[in-house]
Formats: sequence, structure tokens, C-alpha cells
Amino acid sequence: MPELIGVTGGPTKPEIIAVSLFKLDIRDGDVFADVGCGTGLISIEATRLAKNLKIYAMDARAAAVDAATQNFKNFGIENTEVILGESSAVISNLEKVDCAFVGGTKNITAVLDALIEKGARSIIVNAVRIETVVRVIEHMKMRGVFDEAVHIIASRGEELTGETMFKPENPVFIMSAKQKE
Ligand SMILES: C[S@@+](CC[C@H](N)C(=O)[O-])C[C@H]1O[C@@H](n2cnc3c(N)ncnc32)[C@H](O)[C@@H]1O
Repeated sequence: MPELIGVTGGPTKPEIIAVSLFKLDIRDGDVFADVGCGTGLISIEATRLAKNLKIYAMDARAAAVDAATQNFKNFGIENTEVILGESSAVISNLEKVDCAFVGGTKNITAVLDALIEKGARSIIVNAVRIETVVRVIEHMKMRGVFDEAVHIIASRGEELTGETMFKPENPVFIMSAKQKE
């Protein structure tokens, strides 16, 4: 396995990716939007769950776009477009989106609106700030697409004097929206 190039804020922890992608229900041939893609690891893992994806990975930071571009190349991930920009604007320019993972929550209501307008049947949002969580749940409910919210707390085993202690990871909220196909 190649080594993943990191960026500030990424990669998302594997336990959070596992739950998020399970809930996303990604399918063969989907158009997938990785919103606030950071390293691009979410897209890389998504390609292990579904074939023939068309991936649009986007981030407002040039460093993230560079890292994701290089990571896709190193991991042999094809059919990807990595786009620098504000996600709500980037999504508005896409023809359609089947499902989306939102890992960056700036302008989140505009991002959700853009994904809903493009017909996304499944949207997963990760958030760590309670104000964002409330904003996301309220907006999803207002748009009639709210599915569920879960709060994940994981601890990772670490060696301590030859034995194992567990250190807590940051808690993450996972919000899910579903739209009729
Ligand atoms: C927590 S990091 C994502 C980590 C990523 N899932 C990974 O595994 O590497 C959040 C990213 O979202 C980006 N971001 C936040 N809001 C955004 C927006 N509205 N449009 C584009 N990028 C955004 C940030 O620049 C940052 O790189």
C-alpha cells in the first residue's frame, strides 16, 4: 500500500469512515461527491465498496487539492476530478450527484441545498462542532430529507509499559439525509 499524503484536518479516522460509508449506501456506477475531500481518503475507500464510480473531490484549500490529486495517482484511483473551490459553487456546476460525503462544513446549508438540487439520494455529513450539528439537522428537516444522526466515540489502544491503555479519539457526529430516487 502506498503511504497516504496527509493534510491539516485529515485523514478522517478509519472507524468514522467505516460507519459513514456504510450509511452512505454507495452503489456501482454512482456519481460520488467528496465534499471537503482533504486527503481524498474517503474517495479511495469508497472505490473499495462500489465499482465504476465517477468521483468529484473538492476542497477550498489548494494544499488539500494537491494532496488528494497525488493520493489518487499513488493509489491508482481512476475516473476522478479534483476541483479547487467552494463546494456549493462546485456542486452547482455538476450535472448530477447520486451520493455525497461532506467532511468540510463551511457554508453547510448552501452545500446541502446544492446536493439536494442535484438529486443526491444519500448525503452523509461529519461534524465535530455542536452548532454545526444543530444547523445540519435543522436544515435537513426543513428540506424534508433528514434520516438520522449518530454520535461516535471511539478509543484507540496504545502501548503503555508493555500493556495496553485506551486513549479517546475526538467524538464525531454523523448526520444522514435520504432523498427519493
Ligand atoms: C476535516 S477535513 C476533511 C478530511 C477528509 N475527509 C480526509 O479524509 O482527508 C475538512 C476539509 O473540508 C474543506 N472544506 C470545508 N468547508 C468547505 C467548503 N464549503 N468547500 C470546500 N471545501 C471545504 C477544508 O478545507 C478541509 O480540507
